[in-house]
Amino acid sequence: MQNDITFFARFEPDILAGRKTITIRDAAESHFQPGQRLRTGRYEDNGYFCTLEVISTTPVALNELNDEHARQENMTLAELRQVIAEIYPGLNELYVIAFKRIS
Ligand SMILES: CC(=O)Nc1ccn([C@@H]2O[C@H](CO)[C@@H](O)[C@H]2O)c(=O)n1
Repeated sequence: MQNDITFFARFEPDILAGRKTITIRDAAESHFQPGQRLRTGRYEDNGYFCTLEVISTTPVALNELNDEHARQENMTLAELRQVIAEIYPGLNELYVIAFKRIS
């Protein structure tokens, strides 16, 4: 079965352990609705690794990212800004998807 969302494999351990509880995406992935259950896989091999339930999807501008977002990503704010600059270069309009792991 197809996954609904994928993460880079390096984040799998943090998601499974509940250390990473948000992801920050572009408009193409801003359609997730609260309560929606997402089959979640690895970007690299599409392997399923858990099911997440969406808590909220909230627009955020790049310059509004703060230490609370970083904490929810299990990173420092500098690390988070670096990761986003690599994945979404030049993009200012982002979306915070908060989730909990349900299986
Ligand atoms: C195809 C594609 O865009 N995949 C992505 C995009 C983002 N992310 C992670 O979300 C957070 C904020 O961006 C960081 O932890 C990112 O590494 C991810 O794992 N996989």
